[in-house]
Amino acid sequence: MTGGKDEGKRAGEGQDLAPETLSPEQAQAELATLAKTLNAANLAYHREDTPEISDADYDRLKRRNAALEAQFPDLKRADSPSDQVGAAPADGFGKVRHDIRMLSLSNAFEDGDIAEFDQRIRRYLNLSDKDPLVFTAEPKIDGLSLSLLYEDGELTRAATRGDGEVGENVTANARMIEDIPQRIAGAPARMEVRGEVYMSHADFEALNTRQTDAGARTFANPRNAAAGSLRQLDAEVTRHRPLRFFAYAWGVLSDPLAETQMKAIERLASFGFETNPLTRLCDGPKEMLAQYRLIEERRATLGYDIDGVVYKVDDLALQARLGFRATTPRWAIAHKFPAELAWTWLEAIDIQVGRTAALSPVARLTPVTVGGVVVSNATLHNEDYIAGRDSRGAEIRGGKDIRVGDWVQVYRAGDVIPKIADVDMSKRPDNSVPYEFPVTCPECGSDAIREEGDSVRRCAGGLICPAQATEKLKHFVSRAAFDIEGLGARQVEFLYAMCWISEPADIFTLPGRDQDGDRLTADPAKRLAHGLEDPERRVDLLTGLAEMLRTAGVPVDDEDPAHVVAAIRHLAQRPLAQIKGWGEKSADNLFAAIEERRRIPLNRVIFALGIRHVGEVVATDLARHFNTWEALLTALDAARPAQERYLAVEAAEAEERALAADEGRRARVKEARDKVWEGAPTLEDSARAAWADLIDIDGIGAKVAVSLVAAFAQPAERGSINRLAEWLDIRKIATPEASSSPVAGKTLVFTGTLVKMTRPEAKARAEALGAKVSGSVSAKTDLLIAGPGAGSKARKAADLGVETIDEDGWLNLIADT
Ligand SMILES: NC(=O)c1ccc[n+]([C@@H]2O[C@H](COP(=O)([O-])OP(=O)(O)OC[C@H]3O[C@@H](n4cnc5c(N)ncnc54)[C@H](O)[C@@H]3O)[C@@H](O)[C@H]2O)c1
Ligand SMILES: [Zn+2]
Repeated sequence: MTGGKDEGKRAGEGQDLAPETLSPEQAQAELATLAKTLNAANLAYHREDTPEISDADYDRLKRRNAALEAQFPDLKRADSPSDQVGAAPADGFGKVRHDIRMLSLSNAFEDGDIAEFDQRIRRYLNLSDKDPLVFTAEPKIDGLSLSLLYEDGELTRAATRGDGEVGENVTANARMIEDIPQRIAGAPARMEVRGEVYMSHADFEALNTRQTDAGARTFANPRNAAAGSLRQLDAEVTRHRPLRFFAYAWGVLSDPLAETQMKAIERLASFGFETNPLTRLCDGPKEMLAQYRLIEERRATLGYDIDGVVYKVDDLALQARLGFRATTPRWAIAHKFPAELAWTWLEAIDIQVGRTAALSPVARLTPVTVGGVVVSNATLHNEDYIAGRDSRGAEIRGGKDIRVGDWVQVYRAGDVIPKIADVDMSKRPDNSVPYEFPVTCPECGSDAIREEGDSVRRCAGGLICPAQATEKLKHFVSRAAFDIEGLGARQVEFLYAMCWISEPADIFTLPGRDQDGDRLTADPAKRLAHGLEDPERRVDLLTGLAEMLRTAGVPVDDEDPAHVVAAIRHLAQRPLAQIKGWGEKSADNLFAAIEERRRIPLNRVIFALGIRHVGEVVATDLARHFNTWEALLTALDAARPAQERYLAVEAAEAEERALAADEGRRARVKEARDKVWEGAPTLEDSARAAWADLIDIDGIGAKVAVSLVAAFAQPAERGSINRLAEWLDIRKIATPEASSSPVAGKTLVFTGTLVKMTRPEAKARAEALGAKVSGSVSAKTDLLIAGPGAGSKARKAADLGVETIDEDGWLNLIADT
């Protein structure tokens, strides 16, 4: 960590000395150090969204600070961390002064603290132990708080907490969040709703993958990702970050919402806000702790991070009497979960190869329990991360590198893949050596190349790399791509091992499909050949294939390549229905499911190809722009010379930057670059135009275009794409403007079970007709399509007066379009 951390540690370790044994001079010095450390941590956490110390360390130091201040009230500093909430707004944002301050919460860490909280309140209110005192208990969402001002039902302003007094104006950004209603009915004329913006685990992982692919910074945890995504100067960035919002509090109100906390929350829900379903009323500490246990149990499966449980006095009249301390309300407390940290040995670093050919290092750990879950793996991101640097080249973990044999601190946030938070250098073995990141692919032996400006190293093996090929195939059949029922990751691995499929087109020629369909798509011997050159690789390859065969019920001797190859060949001659684990019925179903997907919208095809930087959104943008497969191919081919030119200029410019110091060489490079642009052969106007057209598409820039053109230009890949296209009937997706459907421009929500089409299909259909499909019902919802088993969403829609129809009604509605 940074210097701040080390000072923090020293200050923290001063805990050995009880406050009352310190001299005032010692206390003063420690308070100064604590103020410095905590203020720096606050800035890093709240302003930069990149914490430099763990939350547990932060909380510990803050408690230490409070303990010293209690012992030496005279020494309390003017800039005491105890009096501060968050951090002042960052430059660049407009500032918003909160009419009612946005505060922090005091913390409880032990069960006993809860009874004490109850007692404290009773004393303050002069209540006896017999008087009823009801609390709400709800999850403490680990995101960042947001204030939303509604005037006459219109969202007019959104602001972050900032330092509690002045926050950042993020109105444009908040408008991009689906959970936040733009307009509400039946609310007080002036109403400030407060709550938490957060990111789900799934969205967080997907975002980090996208960031890694794009060579951009990744986020340490969902909270930082949410904060970093909301606090964007360009709201367009926020639009592409899937943020969510729970409402749980309020500020300014022209009329009260209700008489109790719980009823007020219900009112917020009735306006169309998401409120947390785990909110309960508790009759005293015993029930509060029971709810704490329950929420703690649910924690791992919620799909988003929570870091504790918040208890609030339910009666709002009592809340008003209790009021506030400097930075916290007296009527609420946050009961924090124990830190999800643990120390263990790092036994090995394995490299996994993914669809985009990235080599991802994974730490294999001596299993250890972290926050109730046994952890044996942790992600290591890339070679810089292992070396102690982040994606911008700045030091992380104080520049400590990670080595095999290290004693490491594992950090886990909810469900999210664990990370290495720290390395104990004192336990590092004397003979330890820095980890050497492989420069060849461990799966296929090809060179692993790290390109200028890329944080990851990628296998250059392309389709000969079994890891890349299977990952590409898995992506191809995934939900948002071809979504073939009965063909998941496991089946793909098996079919690949059988050499039945090595590229997407093979899926349409599986043996047993037709009378004559016993085609063997790839010769196992050929696949082995590459690996066989390398004796070490060969063993791995054979073991892998033999393992697959054993799963299929065919025992083989993995010492003997000829035997493995022969066994695969033999098995592959049989139709799928005769292979163990498939059977007539499931093979038939699979074939039917495959057949059904031959007719497919263009955006899915583009997405399914698994091209770097081309996710669902980009694929849809492309499909809308080009309309047909043929138009897309023509455009990409036409743009190819311009793309090559663009890359050449980029390379020359990079070199120029690298040589910035050396005048003479720079001039030569500049000359070379000018030649690239001006020298013969000149670019055809058509190429220039095609390239310009491509990078002008909303949401597509040069980076996406480079990768897209390259994917279609590379002969092997293009061959594979063409073979696939032969099998498909690729459909246009309707442009929303052109759609005359009654659902065009409407916001729809699907709930319950659909019988006649799957949810993803219904969604695609609706979107093709120009509708927007949302996951939750709010005041913005125009139409709810509710199948059997519809629950809270249907009730909410009824409350809000949202029109609701069933699946048949939906099919009728879209029948003519
Ligand atoms: N690692 C670091 O360097 C660092 C630095 C500063 C702060 N922190 C972390 O942040 C915490 C302090 O930050 P804080 O001032 O935001 O306090 P807090 O997170 O402990 O509690 C207050 C916040 O809880 C949130 N909250 C979530 N669910 C809520 C609910 N249901 N009801 C009410 N509020 C809810 C609100 O945003 C509120 O502002 C520390 O405990 C620490 O873990 C860490
Ligand atoms: Zn490879």
